[in-house]
Amino acid sequence: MSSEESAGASDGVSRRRFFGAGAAVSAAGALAVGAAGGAIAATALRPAQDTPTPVSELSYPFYGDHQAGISTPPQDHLVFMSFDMTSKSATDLQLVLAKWSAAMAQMCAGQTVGSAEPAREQAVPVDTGEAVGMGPQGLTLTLGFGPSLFDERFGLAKFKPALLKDLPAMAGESLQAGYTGGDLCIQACAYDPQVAYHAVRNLARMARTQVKTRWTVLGFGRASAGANQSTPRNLMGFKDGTRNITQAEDMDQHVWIADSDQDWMVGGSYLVARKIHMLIETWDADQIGDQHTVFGRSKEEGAPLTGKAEHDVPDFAAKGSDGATIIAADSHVALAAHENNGGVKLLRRGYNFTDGIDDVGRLDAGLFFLSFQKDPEQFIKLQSKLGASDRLNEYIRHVGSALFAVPPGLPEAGKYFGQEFFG
Ligand SMILES: C=CC1=C(C)c2cc3[nH]c(cc4nc(cc5[nH]c(cc1n2)c(C)c5CCC(=O)O)C(CCC(=O)O)=C4C)c(C)c3C=C
Ligand SMILES: [Fe+2]
Repeated sequence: MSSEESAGASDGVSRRRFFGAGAAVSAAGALAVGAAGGAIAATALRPAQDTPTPVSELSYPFYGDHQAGISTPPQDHLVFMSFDMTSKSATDLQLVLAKWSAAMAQMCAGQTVGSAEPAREQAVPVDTGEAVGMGPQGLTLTLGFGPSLFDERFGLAKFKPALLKDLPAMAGESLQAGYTGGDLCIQACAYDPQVAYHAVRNLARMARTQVKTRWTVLGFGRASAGANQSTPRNLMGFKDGTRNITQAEDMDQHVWIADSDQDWMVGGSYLVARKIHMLIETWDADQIGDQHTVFGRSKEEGAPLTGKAEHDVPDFAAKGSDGATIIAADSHVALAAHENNGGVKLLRRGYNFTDGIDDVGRLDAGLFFLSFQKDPEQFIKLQSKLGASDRLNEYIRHVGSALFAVPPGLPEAGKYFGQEFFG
């Protein structure tokens, strides 16, 4: 999909067609509007319809300039899985990537990967079957390569992009090895959690003699907004994603790689994954005034403290009668805003997560922060500042971390991710 198409949710023609077709813009319809807007964008010039497409029937093209699941509107559910190769054979890696590429295309089109019910009674089903009849559900599958994939095992060192290296240690981290790193990753997003889970499960299953799961996160309630989507809330109750990247120009400037020491990365991006645990009980006991100060925004409306409405532009210089800036300099948004970081932006595409309760009965939940950027330094610059002095740090701990090189989209059926590595 080209940048122009991916940003097409803001394309006047597509939107006029959609809204002109009588879509109900109601609270219940908001999901369908956001989702269908994205799907229209994804398929560029779908004919006008009398009724909105049900989310179960939405599908995003798998083949295109960029992988889907980056600039496409965030769906409601996520299954993220990081994998390690257990085989040290380059041929096995090639086989995994070829099999995955074909299967990813099939599942994103709402198809099974082989038969779920073979005719022969003695045959074992190829597809596990739990997504049969559910439709594509807007499934996107996005593949990434971790820095470790380019170590000595597969002879791929010469294909390693210079920017693909483990993120440096940063303040405020309590990283656990069990949520960190990986040779490969799959980000599966869909409007139905079972469809996303089915996809990752079947990819893992078909490569079970070559790869093993390293860690996984199940995400719900997207915590970021794409073009034409209402802003969702994170588990701290604040709108998250208000000032996210949505426009094609921003994607080109901040997300898509145009130049790289590795030709195979052109059209791709870098994915940062951070599992961020929230100290929810502590946050829930905090006064609303302090919660506002922590983020620099109001809770219900999500407006900057210098404005009234969610999308008012924050004024980081405005001062109150006490002479202090109204948005505290160490608030989350003041530290992260592009105005205060030399213009640096990144595309946030995170999800809320919960792992139940911890070993002392506290809620084990937080934000699975996912960001796409053309250079990992964009994330490092922001997180170094946030980790050092963000007021939010009292209530969060970064427990997992990984960086992946996300190759561009595949041009057509028959091609596979990483094909360039195998000459
Ligand atoms: C390094 C990048 C970032 C991390 C890590 C991060 C964690 C994190 N954020 C929230 C909640 C909110 N973040 C908001 C804005 C915001 N956050 C980042 C970056 C990181 N956040 C940026 C670049 C921005 C935009 C700043 C701006 O331009 O104003 C907001 C406000 C609403 C919004 O614009 O999205 C909230 C709320 C949590 C809870 C969290 C870790 C758990
Ligand atoms: Fe943030």
